[in-house]
Amino acid sequence: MSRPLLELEHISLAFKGVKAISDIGFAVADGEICALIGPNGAGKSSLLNVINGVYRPQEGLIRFERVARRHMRPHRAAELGIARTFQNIALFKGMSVLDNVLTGRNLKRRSSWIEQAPRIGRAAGEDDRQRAAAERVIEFLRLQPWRDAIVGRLPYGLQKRVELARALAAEPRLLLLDEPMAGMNAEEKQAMSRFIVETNREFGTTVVLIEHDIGVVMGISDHVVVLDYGRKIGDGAPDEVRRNPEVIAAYLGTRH
Ligand SMILES: Nc1ncnc2c1ncn2[C@@H]1O[C@H](COP(=O)(O)OP(=O)(O)OP(=O)(O)O)[C@@H](O)[C@H]1O
Repeated sequence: MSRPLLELEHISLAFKGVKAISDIGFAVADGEICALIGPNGAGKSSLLNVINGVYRPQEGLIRFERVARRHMRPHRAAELGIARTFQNIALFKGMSVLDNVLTGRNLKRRSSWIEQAPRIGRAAGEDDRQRAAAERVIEFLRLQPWRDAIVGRLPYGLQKRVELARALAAEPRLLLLDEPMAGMNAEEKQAMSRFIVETNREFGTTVVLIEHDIGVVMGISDHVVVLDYGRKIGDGAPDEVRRNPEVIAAYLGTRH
């Protein structure tokens, strides 16, 4: 494996005594696409929430760019280059596509809030730079026809793409995608898969994604981690994981 960007070591998380994640560890190499799969309630979303600081694990360490931490606040994770999309789209539905993508640039603003408020000095030029960066992301994800459309009025598949655009606008090192293809038809899934792969290739963005469609997972991932009841039961290349008897049993339900 090339240099790891993210390493999880012995992560355990419980909610009021109920274990959601039990002693999970794995490494995500810099530049790879890693899929997190497993049956409903396996702990996948909780693990993403541990990585970007929404949940504080009771045990374990998260090593990002070789710095080990028990926990960091979500804002700090974002500053370090960890961006996230959500299972239930979390966009400003009454705002345009462009304005939503611009919110992803917030951490990239260099002028102070004092300069931004009356739009003086550096802030005016800064606005132009932020807008140009947002426009580049919109173009990259082929969202130009909808740049001024109100997000809440767009079809679901396009809203998912706007959410990806907002995350990319932050120029993340690590992109966490929670079911980016949920609820999509085959054509939309194919388009989203292509955008994820293009992002990874073009910008070298490391991706950790949760996905239920095994065909998609096997097609785009370099590495697959399988969770079941909060435990890790598989970890390796897609082909290797596909042959793992414990994974097969979990998916075919022979143990459930
Ligand atoms: N905030 C919370 N409070 C209490 N229990 C929670 C909380 N979040 C998750 N859980 C529990 O932790 C376990 C793991 O849930 P999680 O959502 O991480 O699973 P998942 O693999 O993402 O499932 P799905 O595929 O259905 O989204 C479940 O038993 C869930 O009920």
